[in-house]
Amino acid sequence: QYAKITCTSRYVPENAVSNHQLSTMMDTSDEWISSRTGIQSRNIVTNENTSDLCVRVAEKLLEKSGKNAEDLDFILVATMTPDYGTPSVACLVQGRIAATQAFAFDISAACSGFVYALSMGEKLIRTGKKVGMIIGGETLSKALDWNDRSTAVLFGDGAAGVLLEASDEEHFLNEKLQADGQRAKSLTSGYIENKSPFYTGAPESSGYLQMTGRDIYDFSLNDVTNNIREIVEEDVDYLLLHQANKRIIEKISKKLNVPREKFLTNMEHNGNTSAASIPLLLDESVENGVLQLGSKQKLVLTGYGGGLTWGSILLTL
Ligand SMILES: O=C(O)C1CCN(c2ccc(-c3cc(CO)ccc3Cl)cn2)CC1
Repeated sequence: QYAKITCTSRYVPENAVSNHQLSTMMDTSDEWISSRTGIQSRNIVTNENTSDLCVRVAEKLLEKSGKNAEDLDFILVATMTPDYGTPSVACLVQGRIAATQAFAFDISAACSGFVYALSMGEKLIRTGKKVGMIIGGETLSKALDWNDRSTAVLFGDGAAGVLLEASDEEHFLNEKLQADGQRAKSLTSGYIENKSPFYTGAPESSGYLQMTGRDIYDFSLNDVTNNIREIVEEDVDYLLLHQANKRIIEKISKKLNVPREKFLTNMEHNGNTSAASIPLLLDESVENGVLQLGSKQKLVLTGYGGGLTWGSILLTL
């Protein structure tokens, strides 16, 4: 049996924060942010954690699909901002929706997390599982140094996901998942200090999200473009890349010589939501009719970011 995406949903916190609002909090401007990143606003939690956002997505997937929570065989959550080290966000979601038959775990692959998790979910279906949930969810706002204008203006909170079900039609056509731990320090977040009385080592990083923007930019232009080139086929309808930066997407479309209008974008109103960015874009595009489940539209989903990790999946809806 094959795997098929049968439902999509999303949830973002209602607190929308505009570039202008940020310009009253730190030394930045709407002009700088929107011209350099394409971001105009982002949603920031005021009293929710990552599990709360993911529970809303899970509840909407059940409601939209008519599935019962007990039907679920597994729940995978891709996140770099979990509520706890343990229990996983996936287990918190499993408990809140009472999906008592589902096993559940988180996947840590930063902005490639959703693509990694979708690939793993597809293998679970191909080896016999019937129904699973794949959710990307983040509350990056808790990982940011809100005095560092170079990162605080880039990221947003949100969650979105899909239902994956067994099908006799083949929808997952190709994939290539990659990593490079030798460039791990280019993007770090959430370092946990050891405070035991026996520990003599010095903390090697702050807990805040830190990135060497230039290195990540170059990585995205080079390694990621090569990865997509290996996966893309002539008649791809749309490419849904991790929504990190509008200029990067424009540069990748030029390097690939693939028309810019095939690259869907929504960073304008979400900011960079790491593992949530691709499923947010997928659900918004289904809701606005650009994409239709069951239409056989051919998509490439590409994540890239911390780890370093990157990866693409070629699939039909
Ligand atoms: O000066 C400028 O133009 C600045 C230069 C620095 N910028 C960056 C740099 C890197 C990223 C980024 C982040 C991730 C992690 O999700 C993945 C992929 C990318 Cl390309 C996003 N923005 C903002 C505009």
